Amino acid sequence: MIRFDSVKKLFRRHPVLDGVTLDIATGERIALIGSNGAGKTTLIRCLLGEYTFDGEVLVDGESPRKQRASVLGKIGFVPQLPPPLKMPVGQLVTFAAAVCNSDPKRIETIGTRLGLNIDELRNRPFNRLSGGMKQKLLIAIALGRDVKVLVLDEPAANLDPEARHIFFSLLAERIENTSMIISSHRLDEVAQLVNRVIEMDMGMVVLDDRVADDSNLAAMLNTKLRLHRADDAIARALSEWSFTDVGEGMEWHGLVAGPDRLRFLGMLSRYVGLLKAIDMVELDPGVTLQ
Ligand SMILES: Nc1ncnc2c1ncn2[C@@H]1O[C@H](COP(=O)(O)OP(=O)(O)OP(=O)(O)O)[C@@H](O)[C@H]1O
Repeated sequence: MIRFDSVKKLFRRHPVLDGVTLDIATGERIALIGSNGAGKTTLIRCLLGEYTFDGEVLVDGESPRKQRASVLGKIGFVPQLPPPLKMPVGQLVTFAAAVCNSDPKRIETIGTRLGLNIDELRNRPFNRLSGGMKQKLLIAIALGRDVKVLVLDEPAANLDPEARHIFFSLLAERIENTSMIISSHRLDEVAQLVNRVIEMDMGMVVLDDRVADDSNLAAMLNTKLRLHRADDAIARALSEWSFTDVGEGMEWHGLVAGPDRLRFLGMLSRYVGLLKAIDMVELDPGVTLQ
């Protein structure tokens, strides 16, 4: 589906991509990880045809430089930094749908699922939205059409846990017939979304591993915590995860999205001395708690 063959990119004579060769098949979900400056965004920009480079990139047999419109028609892209657009939200949705040959309603439906009130935002300039709202809208635009490749650059960084769960479910709906490249600094943010991990360092691929992917992206974990004592800081953190206090600040219940379990445990590790018991049980598909 996607082929990078000996891709080299120099900036001011300095190699930023130093001979990257990769084949990515349909159905593969890649975590593209690496420290700041490793070359992840540059690789993505080459895939999108934004840069010239040495070597070859092909998407479904087509070159992003020579057949740019056709290649971009196959790729849904959520950038790391939202573009500084002043266009009102309603106009942006209509414009994006027209460019991508999609239906604005489809984009709006996904935006609504992610928690955006599109009608309320319709006349608001895009650059006046909060970081999370911008990200939700960019995700809705990328997912609001049929694509063969999804490229997501730190896509869930600004989303609250509820929106993250919906985002994971939206990805789960696309799993069969899409290749995904999800770029992140942190493997624990994306580990459970993917079945292959590619790590870059100094413009080179330094690790390329298949990983088990039996975790269901749409799974939910019924989670119960008991604490030694009530504490304001952990109470605030758990409230951000929409947990309910069922025992005077010492017992908390809530739901954690399956792919977010490491992130949740990472948050809990800050309060490890307060924890008396943790119980996390994956709900059977289709089961919802009242
Ligand atoms: N337009 C540019 N002009 C000059 N140098 C650039 C340009 N874009 C990126 N670089 C340099 O290329 C290197 C790789 O940058 P890139 O943005 O691809 O890394 P990254 O892995 O995406 O990092 P991050 O995780 O910080 O986003 C860095 O040293 C960066 O300074």
